[in-house]
Amino acid sequence: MPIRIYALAKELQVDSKQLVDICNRAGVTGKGSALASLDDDELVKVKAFMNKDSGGDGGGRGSQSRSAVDEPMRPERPVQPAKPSRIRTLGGPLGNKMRPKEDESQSSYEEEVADESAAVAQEESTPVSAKEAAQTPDAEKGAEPAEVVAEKPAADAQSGQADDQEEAKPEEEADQDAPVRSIRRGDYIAIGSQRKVRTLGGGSGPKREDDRDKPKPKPKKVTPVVKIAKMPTAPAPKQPTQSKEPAAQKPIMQLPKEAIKGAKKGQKAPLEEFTKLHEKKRKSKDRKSSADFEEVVEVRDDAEAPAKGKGKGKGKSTGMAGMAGSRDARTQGRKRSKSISADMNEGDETRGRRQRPRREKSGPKISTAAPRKTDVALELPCTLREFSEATGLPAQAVQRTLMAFGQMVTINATLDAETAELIAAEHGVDLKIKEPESIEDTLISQIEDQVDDENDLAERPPVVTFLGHVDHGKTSLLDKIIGLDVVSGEAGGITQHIRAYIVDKGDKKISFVDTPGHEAFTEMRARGANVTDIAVLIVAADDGVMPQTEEAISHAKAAEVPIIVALNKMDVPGANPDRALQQLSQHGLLPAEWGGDVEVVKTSAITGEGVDALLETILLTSEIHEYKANPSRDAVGVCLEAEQESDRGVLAKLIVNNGTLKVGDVIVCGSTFGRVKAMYDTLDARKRLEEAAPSTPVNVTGFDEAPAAGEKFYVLKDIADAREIAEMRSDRSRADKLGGHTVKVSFEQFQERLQSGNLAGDDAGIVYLNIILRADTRGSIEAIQKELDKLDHPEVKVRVMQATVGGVTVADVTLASASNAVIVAFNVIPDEAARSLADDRGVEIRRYDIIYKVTEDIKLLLEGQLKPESRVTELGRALVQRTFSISRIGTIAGCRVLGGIIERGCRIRVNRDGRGIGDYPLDSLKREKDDAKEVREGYECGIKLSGFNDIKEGDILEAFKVEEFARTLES
Ligand SMILES: Nc1nc2c(ncn2[C@@H]2O[C@H](COP(=O)(O)OP(=O)(O)OP(=O)(O)O)[C@@H](O)[C@H]2O)c(=O)[nH]1
Repeated sequence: MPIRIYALAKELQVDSKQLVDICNRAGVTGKGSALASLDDDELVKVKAFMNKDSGGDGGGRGSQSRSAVDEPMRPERPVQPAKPSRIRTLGGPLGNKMRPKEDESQSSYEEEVADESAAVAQEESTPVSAKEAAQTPDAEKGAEPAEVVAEKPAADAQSGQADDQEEAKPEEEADQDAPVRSIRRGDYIAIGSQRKVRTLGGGSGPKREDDRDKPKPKPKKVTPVVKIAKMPTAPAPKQPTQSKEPAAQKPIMQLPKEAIKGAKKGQKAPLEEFTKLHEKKRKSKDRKSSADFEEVVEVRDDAEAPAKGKGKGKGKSTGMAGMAGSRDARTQGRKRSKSISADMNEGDETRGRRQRPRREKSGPKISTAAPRKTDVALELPCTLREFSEATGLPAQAVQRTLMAFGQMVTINATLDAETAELIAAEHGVDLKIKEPESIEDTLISQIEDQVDDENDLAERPPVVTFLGHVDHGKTSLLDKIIGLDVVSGEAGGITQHIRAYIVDKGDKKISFVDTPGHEAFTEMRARGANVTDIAVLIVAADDGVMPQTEEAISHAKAAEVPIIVALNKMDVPGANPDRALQQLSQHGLLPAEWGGDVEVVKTSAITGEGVDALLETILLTSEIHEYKANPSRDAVGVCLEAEQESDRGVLAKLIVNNGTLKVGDVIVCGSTFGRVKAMYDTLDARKRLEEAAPSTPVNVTGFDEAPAAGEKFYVLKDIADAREIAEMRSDRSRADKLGGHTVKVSFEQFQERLQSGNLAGDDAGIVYLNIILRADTRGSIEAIQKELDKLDHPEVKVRVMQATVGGVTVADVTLASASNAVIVAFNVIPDEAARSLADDRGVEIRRYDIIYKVTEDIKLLLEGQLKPESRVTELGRALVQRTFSISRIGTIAGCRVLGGIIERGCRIRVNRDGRGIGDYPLDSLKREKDDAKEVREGYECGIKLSGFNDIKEGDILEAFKVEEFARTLES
């Protein structure tokens, strides 16, 4: 009975792709995919090859995996009479020589094992076999075979093919090789004692020799002991601030002694005088900025000055005065500190100032505030105090900066983004403004980050999307699968652009999403909603691969989902499947029957031929990929489409990605929200459902407004949260619209991000520059691709996601937007819709008319040398409605401005039938008979080009100007 390769692979526990490879090597050809079947003869052949392969004929990849499963035992060897003692010794536990001693450390035991291994390696190259070990009488020794056998596959897996080959050799050969192959320690160490293996496995033979030379160094074990021992003897912790107390404080400590002396001599301390003096000073300073705080200290110093002036006798003559001054100054300073601290919450700073007044005063302004940061992320709005704390800038410094800009602000004043950035720039702080964490961030990211327990996961139906060229039979084929009655039932119902159904196939289900085109398919990806698991590419056998088929291939490939080809219309007399297969392979889809990995099913939507085979292939592909979901969690999914119905309100077609959606659930979807009022089957518009499991499409009522197609939906606990998130998103999208658009991906931005390391590479660290190439002819595409192939960079690669003939379309822009790609338009122009979408989405359409310029730009980009020397600014477009030929003047084009503006002095690109035919300077621009400086959208004008008279009606004239940018100095 025939068996599928993937099923056999499962049975043999090898990878399907590996088995495909084995089949080819076994001479069973034409098995390019895991879905291919093997008949009995082929199965025998493959198995025989595998047995032979793993039996020691040199081994291959197949044998590697197989040996790990089926042949854990290495060839058994008879026990050599002279060697058992060695083996017993290595086995360890019961050997006389290796009987464990209590005073031996683990490492010394391991070293000995290693030494023994090395010693035995001189005499014997063959590892201990299960049989050998089993012959030992001791019960404990009986554990050895298990250890050795268990160790082998792991060792094999690591050592790879070479080891396989080596170990698969017959004994004699192995014996011959004995002197050059040492016994691996892993062969003698039980699998449970991995730690030992790792300890010993650090080096090769010679290294072990070295280890043996050094008997018991154990330096590492000593180190921590020393560290621990030192701790108690460490000097008693001393507050650095205390040790740096300024000299002024010393008298405080000595005060009692001097004071007592002075008092004994009958001196009176003029404390009141000093108190008054400082009170006066303090009041006047209170009105000044805190920078003047130092004066408090000065006053204190001044108070001490007279005493100092009198030399040594400071304490003797005016000791009490000096002391009183110091005390007063300190008291005032402390009070002042407290008040500033209360105002500014800058405790550290004020403390620092008080303690080191002279350094502050004499040297350059050194801030003693919290450590200054150069890279700060700050959430706005924030107060000046919060700004100061976040950046480490003293609040006074911030205030001074603002003062310089004419703003007097208090510490509790709120800073806006602009002001914060201004201050940060002034102080050399790189400020990043963080958006405050919203309820959306908290709730939605919590849902997004939720990881399902493996035990909760259950198989789910695959979601399949049909893609292909117009009229190749997508709708008909889906109709055939579902049943015509459904389609006819739908005709009288809701007009649906996206159809989504879940159908039964035996005991399995398949979910189909029929999008109006690949553009809608990619649109969902662009919104981060990947609903499709498998793409079915419909290609009419009579037409073969057409332009939209090419696009569909690019879109499916970009989505990185498995592709199945349905070669449809096989019933049509002109069907030429071979030609279609040939074309498909040219586009990178090599059919399985030609040795590739793409399943091609021949179908007819009219006769029903191949429909079952197609469903079976879908299910098998799904089985291989094991699509799973957790039906017991709250639902998340995507809105496929929505519309307003007169009787039911908003009806949204949703597809559940994960979890189960139930009636009564609170949902938020984009900027809309609601509670699921009712759910309806998509096949039967009036059939109510209570819940929708993973992969199920369902029509839902209960939204306040129609959500946009492609928006993700989430189930929340609280309707108030849902409302808040929806409103927040709505406000944001409004602000985005008003705020204009920024280019998402452009060559220059790519280069910038590349240089700043902001682009994530693949596993190998390679970053890709995605390009969508549109050109006037197939020849141009080939020439450009040939040139691009020559560009070789170790870390950055150019990936041409799509290369097709024709103007830039909306689908290209959608694909570019979803895949962060730049569109290269060679001698073609974008249509109006594409142009406007590109503006909306921030997609760069880079236009060229010279091949070498395309490759030169990309080359410079890869080398990080692309410089914007000149930039093309698009001004407007005009349609040529009529032409007038005037002798001695030339051709005048009577035009209507379709968009933007045509202005004097610009250049004009002439496009005919979607292709550029050249660009020329504008010679004259007239409104009626007068010269015009500019002509705006909707107006008519006369245009005369310099050096070009072959203008024709229907031509599109694009006005643009080239702005030159000065090169930087280093260029
Ligand atoms: N003979 C024959 N005709 C078919 C087959 N499949 C589709 N057709 C016909 O081809 C035409 C187009 O089929 P559709 O199913 O509308 O093709 P489509 O790809 O869905 O087209 P769009 O939705 O416009 O993209 C219809 O007249 C179908 O009857 C087939 O297998 N054999």
